[in-house]
Amino acid sequence: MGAPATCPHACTERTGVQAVSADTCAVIVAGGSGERFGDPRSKQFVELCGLPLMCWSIMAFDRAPSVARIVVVCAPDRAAEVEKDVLSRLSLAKPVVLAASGATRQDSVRSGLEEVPRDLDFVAVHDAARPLVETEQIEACIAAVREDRALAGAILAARSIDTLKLVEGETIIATPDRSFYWAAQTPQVFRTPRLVAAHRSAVRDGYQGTDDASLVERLGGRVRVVESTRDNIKITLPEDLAIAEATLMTKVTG
Ligand SMILES: Nc1ccn([C@@H]2O[C@H](COP(=O)(O)OP(=O)(O)OP(=O)(O)O)[C@@H](O)[C@H]2O)c(=O)n1
Ligand SMILES: C[C@](O)(CO)[C@H](O)COP(=O)(O)O
Repeated sequence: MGAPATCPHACTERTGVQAVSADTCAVIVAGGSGERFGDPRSKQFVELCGLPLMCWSIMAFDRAPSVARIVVVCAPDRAAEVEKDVLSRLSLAKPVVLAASGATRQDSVRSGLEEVPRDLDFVAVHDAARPLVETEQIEACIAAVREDRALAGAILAARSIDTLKLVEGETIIATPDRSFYWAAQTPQVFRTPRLVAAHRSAVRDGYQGTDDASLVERLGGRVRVVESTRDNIKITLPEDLAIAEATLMTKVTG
């Protein structure tokens, strides 16, 4: 076990965020098996700049003034490893609790929601596999929902920069106007009761979505995008790790 680590690239002064109430519970999902990444340790445990990958997103949420509590969702048989190799290596200011992951990402989020105190107004769901999220981006998503009562949620998303093709087999069917298309990222922040209701309804209807916003959208909830950069990548394939490492080093060294 190494020395306690604090984040080398951000601090409260640098985030420049105003004093806000700590009204948000983070749910960081780290229960996947990382099939596409292909490492037997699971990608959230591989080292990124000297720390297990999932440490970076936990630290970003820990620094966020709006976050009161962090729920880390992981496989039950890896809980001891999370305690020893992740949590005990970080000097965290916020309480952290563990929840058991499920068979799908959606199941894992639903399990994490059981640990969310209902007196916290907002839930911020985040992929442990997105280590480069910035505290400012987390705060921007929470503020977007907090400041607009008409919103059920807000998610980080990046504008499509490529020309998009709708393809059937190998045949192009259409070239849609890319200005309407954004790539969804996390965090995805919601009013707590809206996300809890959306997950309950998804179970009832047998609906599986690839993100949380889709569950809220299908109930008619208004969810907005908060523009992100492409830096906030999800580590999916082995080559993504080198990209994340280079991006993180650039942030640290300026
Ligand atoms: N049953 C699951 C599946 C995924 N996740 C988490 O959801 C995030 C996004 O999922 P993805 O990148 O697809 O991760 P994996 O499912 O691990 O990857 P793969 O699809 O390649 O197996 C990751 O932080 C992952 O750990 C989870 O908590 N529980
Ligand atoms: C939630 C998410 O990160 C949004 O981009 C994503 O959907 C996670 O899973 P994926 O199936 O690997 O896209």
